[in-house]
Amino acid sequence: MKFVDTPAYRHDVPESLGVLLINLGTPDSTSVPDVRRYLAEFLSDPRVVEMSRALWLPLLHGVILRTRPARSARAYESVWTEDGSPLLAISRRQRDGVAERLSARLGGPVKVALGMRYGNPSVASALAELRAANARRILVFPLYPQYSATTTGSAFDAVTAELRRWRWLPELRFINQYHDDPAYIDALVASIRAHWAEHGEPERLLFSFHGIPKDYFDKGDPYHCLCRKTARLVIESLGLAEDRWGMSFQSRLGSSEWLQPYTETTLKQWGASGVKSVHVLSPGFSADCLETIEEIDEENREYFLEAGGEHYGYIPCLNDAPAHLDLLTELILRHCAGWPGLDAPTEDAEALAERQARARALGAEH
Ligand SMILES: C=CC1=C(C)c2cc3[nH]c(cc4nc(cc5[nH]c(cc1n2)c(C)c5CCC(=O)O)C(CCC(=O)O)=C4C)c(C)c3C=C
Ligand SMILES: [Fe+2]
Ligand SMILES: [Fe+2]
Repeated sequence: MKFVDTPAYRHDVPESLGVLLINLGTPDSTSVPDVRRYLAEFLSDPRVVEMSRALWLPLLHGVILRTRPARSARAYESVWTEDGSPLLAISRRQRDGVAERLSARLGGPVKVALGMRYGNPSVASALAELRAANARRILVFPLYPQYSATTTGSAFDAVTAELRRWRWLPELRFINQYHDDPAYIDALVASIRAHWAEHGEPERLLFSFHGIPKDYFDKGDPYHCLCRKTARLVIESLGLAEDRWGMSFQSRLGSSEWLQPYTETTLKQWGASGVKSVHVLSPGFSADCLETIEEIDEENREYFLEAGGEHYGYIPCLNDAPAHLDLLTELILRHCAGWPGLDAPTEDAEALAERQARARALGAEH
């Protein structure tokens, strides 16, 4: 094992609090080789594709990486912006907004770094930034509200894989999920209400979450239940009747069964059965990306309209909206509570009581 030893933590400069924001990642550009490199890293992750390596790797390198990159590259081209990948551009703004808020709230120095699970900036490079800032306590925050082994679990793997190379480890905390946090639910409800204020209330509201293979759920991945709870809490808070909403899963890959119902099927059925207006949101994504812009805002819009629907609205992710940055900052402060050496960034008793009362009111405490 080759250890990363220098520069090690220093005693002669103040220690800072390190926050590592992790999201999924995106290709460096829309070129086919860059997309292939990204997909190769993504699809080689045993948390993402659990199939035996002996079966999967020949299929991946022999078939999938010869065909899919060109198709994905075309899709990425359709969403690419002046600032590059939407996911990366938004994530950078989230990092900067959270850093600004934390600096204002904390007494001591704080460093917020962004690491992508696949592609760049890597988790290893983000950890190196934190180490250079003398962050001896690090809070790892995967920006996935609903835990899944395929995303949150894999982000954990990326952190621990890099830390295996460090001699002097930081003190670590890890945010596991925030699918039922009152601040998250309230932010989603506010974003829906804001959309309705501008575009009117649709007949139906659809929550579209990224899917996972059904098999992973059967083996114990809690993701499906956490998605349901998010949707239920938002609906209860909106006071929407049962026949006015649905929940579905998008982005299926391959031929095996994934979590159902599929977003595509649901929207086609709704359109065909006479539902005229729909709003769709993807609350499992903390930032808009290929899967929301191209798949939900474009592809699925077509499906619904072609099936007979008349009005289709996409409610954007929380992205870098101030309410979202406030919520991420609150979650970070709460998870750092009690860390010595910092001006304790904990909630006061009043804020804690208020949050617990809100959680009870939402029915989110179990
Ligand atoms: C093959 C299995 C996949 C699983 C399981 C999976 C789970 C999963 N993914 C996200 C979030 C995102 N996925 C994104 C893109 C994307 N996802 C897969 C495959 C699986 N995802 C692929 C191959 C791709 C690449 C694009 C493509 O070729 O279709 C993205 C967007 C990245 C971007 O650059 O914009 C996100 C975000 C979640 C939340 C999740 C399980 C809960
Ligand atoms: Fe995905
Ligand atoms: Fe997709």
